[in-house]
Amino acid sequence: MSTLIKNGQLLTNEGKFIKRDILIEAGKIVEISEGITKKAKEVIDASDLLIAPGFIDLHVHLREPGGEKKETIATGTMSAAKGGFTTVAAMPNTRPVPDSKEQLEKINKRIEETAAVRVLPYASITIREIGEELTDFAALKEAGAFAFTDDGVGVQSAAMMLAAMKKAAEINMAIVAHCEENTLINKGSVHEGEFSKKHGLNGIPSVCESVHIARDVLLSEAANCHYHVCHISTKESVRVVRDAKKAGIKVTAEVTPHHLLLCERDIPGLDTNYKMNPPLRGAADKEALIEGLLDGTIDFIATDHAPHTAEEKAAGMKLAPFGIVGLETAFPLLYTHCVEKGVFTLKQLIDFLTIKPAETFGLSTGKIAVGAEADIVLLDLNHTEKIDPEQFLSKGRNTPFGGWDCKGWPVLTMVNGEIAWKKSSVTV
Ligand SMILES: NC(=O)N[C@@H](CC(=O)O)C(=O)O
Ligand SMILES: [Zn+2]
Ligand SMILES: [Zn+2]
Repeated sequence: MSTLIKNGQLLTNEGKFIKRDILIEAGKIVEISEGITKKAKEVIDASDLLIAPGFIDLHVHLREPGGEKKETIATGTMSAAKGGFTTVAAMPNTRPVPDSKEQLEKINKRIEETAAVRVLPYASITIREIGEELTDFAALKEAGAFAFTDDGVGVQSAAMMLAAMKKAAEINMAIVAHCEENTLINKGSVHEGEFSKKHGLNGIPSVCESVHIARDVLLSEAANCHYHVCHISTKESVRVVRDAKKAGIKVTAEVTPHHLLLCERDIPGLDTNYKMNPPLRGAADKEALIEGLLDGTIDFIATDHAPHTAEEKAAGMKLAPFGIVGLETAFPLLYTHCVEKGVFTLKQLIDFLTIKPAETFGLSTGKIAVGAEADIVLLDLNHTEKIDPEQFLSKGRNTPFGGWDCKGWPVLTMVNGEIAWKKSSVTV
């Protein structure tokens, strides 16, 4: 099977557009040059489209097994493909939890049978994610675990976290942490700040997150383990990670599009599409996250795609589950509201979604180069369209970004040389 992408725009390291053709054979990029004349089975006209490496999202909730009303591996990965993502890492807060070789193997089988893009499955740190007993890391690594995390809850015991980090370090695997100190959650549903006060809601204070990160960077120093912070959200957390990096500790961090784009002041009222964990913080936190991303304290962007049903989200601010979907809106939102507004460059945005996560976790994908896997997205940077949750391929409709005008919509997504999704108007 061979594919020729004709007349696309490639972005150079200097951020310039250059017109190129790309020839793909047997899933790999074999030639990148101007005016390739070789015949190919499939020809894709990429005139006026940006050719970027397929995006990598190392934090998504696909919900299968156990949460199929919210999402499945099939719908979640179709949603990923439509959003331009060619690799996603699936969080283990499913029912059952992938906390044994057997459970992980079942998930791998479902991925093989139904996934539209590459899926890297996380295994849990503790059995059933209840923080009482470590899983068998070596067996889970052998069964294909990408890394270990109890995302959805924080690991409460420092002793448990230290033991996990020591074990992970022994087998050269990362601990990926949802940072939340249960004794500080305060039964909150939003950030403890202006919005919680105004609406008389319990708030989750910033220190609920930052205290865990501070504890964990010291534990990871002691264990010499790669420690990765999920969905970092506060200015204090950014400072702790910055200082830890300066001290030479192997810590990395991700930030979500919604924490870069919104703060508590943007919550219009008691709308559960603005309820997620960690919550939207203060304006100064949002600024610190942008600064942290720009100075390298924060390594990359991940969506924390967290679909829930409309019924669940209708339960009101106090009772509705935390989480919003993100795969189909991440790039258009960040392109329109960060790149076009000069917060960061297009090159930086693409790096935050491709080579940065790849390098952080040693993946071979995330770049366009001869010999590399043909994981590619074609993007239309000119056409403006409103975000319409009813058009999502995800089962989730829970987004605060419905109705936002965006440019930068994916047009075609290719995984390993095969088209995973394309806009219906594109002919091949
Ligand atoms: N982020 C969320 O608000 N929710 C996530 C859990 C998590 O990422 O901690 C979920 O699984 O719904
Ligand atoms: Zn989490
Ligand atoms: Zn999550």
